Amino acid sequence: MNLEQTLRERLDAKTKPIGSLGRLEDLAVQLGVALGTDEPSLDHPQMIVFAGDHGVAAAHGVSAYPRDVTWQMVKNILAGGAAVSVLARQHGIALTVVDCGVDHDFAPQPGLVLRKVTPGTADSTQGPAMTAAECAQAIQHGREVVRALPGNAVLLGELGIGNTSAASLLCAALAGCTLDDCVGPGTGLDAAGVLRKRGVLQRALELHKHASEPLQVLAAYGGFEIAAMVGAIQQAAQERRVVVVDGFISTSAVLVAHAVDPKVLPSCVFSHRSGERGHELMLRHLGAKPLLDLGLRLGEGSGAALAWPLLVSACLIMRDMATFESARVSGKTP
Ligand SMILES: Cc1cc2ncn([C@H]3O[C@H](COP(=O)(O)O)[C@@H](O)[C@H]3O)c2cc1C
Ligand SMILES: O=C(O)c1cccnc1
Repeated sequence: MNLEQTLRERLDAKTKPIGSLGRLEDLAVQLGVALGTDEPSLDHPQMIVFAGDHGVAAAHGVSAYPRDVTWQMVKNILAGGAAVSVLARQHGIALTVVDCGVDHDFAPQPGLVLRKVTPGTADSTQGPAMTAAECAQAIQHGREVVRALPGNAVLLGELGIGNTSAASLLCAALAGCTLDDCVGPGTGLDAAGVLRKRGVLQRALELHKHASEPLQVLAAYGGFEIAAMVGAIQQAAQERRVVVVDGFISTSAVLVAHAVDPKVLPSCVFSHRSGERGHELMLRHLGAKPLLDLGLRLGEGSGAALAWPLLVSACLIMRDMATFESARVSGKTP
C-alpha cells in the first residue's frame, strides 16, 4: 500500500462518516504525502515576504500606487503594522522580509534579509526585465533563504508595486491565456487604467513572444521577488517542506516552478482564490483547488496566513482523532 492509501485508510477508520470532513481530508492526505509521513505535523512555519520593484511600473504607471509604496510597506511589515504582520502574529508564524530588488537602501535589521540583485527590474516593454544571470541569482537567493530557516512549512508572501503586471504576463505566457483574461485592476486601477495597463503589457508580450523556456519567460517579465519565490518553492519541495501559496502573484511563481519541474506541485497548498482577474485561470492550469474564497486581492501572504489554521487542523485530525475501534464506536451498518 502506498502512503496516500495508508493515509486515506487512517482517515476512514476515524470516528466520523466516511469522507465527512470533506476537503480537510484531502488536505490531510496531501500534507502527509508532502511531508512523507502518516503522522503529519507542522513545525516552525515561516512566512517569507519577497520584495522587489518593477521597471514596467516605473516607466508606464501600470499600478494605482507609486513605486515608493514597495519600500514603505517593507518598513510597515517589519514594524508589525501590515496585514501580513497582524495575521502572522495571530497564528504564531515567523515573519521574514527579503529585499530581492527594492529601490531603497535598508539598514540591516532583525527580520530583514538583504539579497538585492539590483534596485528594481528593467522595463519589460524595452527588453528583458532581468538578464539570465540576474534571474538565476534571484532564484538562488530564494533557495538560500529557505535553506537557512527552520521548520517544515513555508508560506509565500510578496510585495512589489507593479507585480500584478509581471504575474499577468507570466500567466499569458505559461498558462496559455490572453491578456484580456488575465489583466486586472491590481491595487485598484479603474476601467480606463486596466485598458491602458493591458496595452502596455501587450507590447511586452509581443517583444518577448519567442521566449519559450520557463526561465527565459521569467527573465523576460520579472520580477526579482517572483524569481526568488520560484527558488523558494524549488528548495522547499526538495526538502519536503509544505509550501502555502498565497494569491495571484505567488501562484505565478508556481506556474514557473511547475513549468520547470511539475514534481513541485504536490508540495503546494493553494490557500485561496484571489479576486484578481486571471487567478482562476492559473489555478485551473495547475489543476489546483484553493481552500478559501474570500475575495482577497491584497497579496503579502495574507491569504496564506489566513488558511494556515486549516493546515494545522488537517494534521491534528490525522494524528489525534480516535478510531471506531479505539473509542468503541459502532461502525457503519453493513
Ligand atoms: C498599500 C499597499 C499594500 C500592499 N500589500 C500588498 N500589495 C500588493 O499590491 C501590489 C501589486 O499591485 P499592482 O500591480 O497594482 O501594483 C504588490 O505590492 C502586492 O503585494 C499592496 C499594495 C499597496 C498599495
Ligand atoms: O492576489 C494577489 O496576490 C494580489 C492581487 C492584487 C494585488 N496584489 C496581490
